[in-house]
Amino acid sequence: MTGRKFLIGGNWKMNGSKALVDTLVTGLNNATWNTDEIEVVIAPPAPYLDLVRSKAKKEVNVSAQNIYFEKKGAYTGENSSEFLKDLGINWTIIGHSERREIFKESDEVTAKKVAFALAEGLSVIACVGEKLEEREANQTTEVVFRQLKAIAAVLKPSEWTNVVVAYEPVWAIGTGKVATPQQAQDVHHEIRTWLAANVSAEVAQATRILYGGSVGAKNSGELQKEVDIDGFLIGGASLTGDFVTIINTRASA
Ligand SMILES: O=C(CO)COP(=O)(O)O
Repeated sequence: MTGRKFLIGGNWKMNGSKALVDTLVTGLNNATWNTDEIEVVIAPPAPYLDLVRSKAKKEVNVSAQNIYFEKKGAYTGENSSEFLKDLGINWTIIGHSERREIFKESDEVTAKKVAFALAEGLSVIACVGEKLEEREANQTTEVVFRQLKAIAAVLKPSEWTNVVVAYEPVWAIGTGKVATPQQAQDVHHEIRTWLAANVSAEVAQATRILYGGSVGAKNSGELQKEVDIDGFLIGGASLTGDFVTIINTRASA
């Protein structure tokens, strides 16, 4: 037993509709799991956050997919921690590879957002992960450590309590190419070792490290057996009945 509560996260990305909210939330509301052992967090698109929060039972945590590092003002198109708190939402994803790649968010901007979200009282799923060419050049840990270092540089050790790290190798996202349990475990172990050396042994032991990248009902059972895999961040499969199947697979493990 690791003592870390398994976290199953669903990142809907830019997908959804009122009808899909109804289907997915109804599915989750009808599912049951032991909240001492499993934490469920879903991240719908910002315009649906309020609807999801109002429909979902309290055992379902709701998360934003991103926020800005200012509370309000002339930042057209951005989302604020204040909006989230107003809606009763206390999680956000930060630094997803799609933010880093498509929207050119640097390690420093990502770190600033993580620190801001924590200061605002939100819990954060902070994403890290290497691209295919970086893995092929044996730079996986170098890249992941660089991303972690930027975050650790702006956090007090005590703030890690509200941080969950998601390791999402970019080559496995949306590609159907899932990392093998061993590949994922190896990087998760490296991340935990890095946290022990650079933050503290306590933080390394307590911090949950999620795997993300083509997780589905067919592979979650094998991945969850790995000792350093403390949950999943699920994209495509979180938009289907697979998400509840993954929760059930964990609940019956
Ligand atoms: O990016 C992801 C979750 O944040 C993973 O997406 P897929 O599960 O669709 O590969």
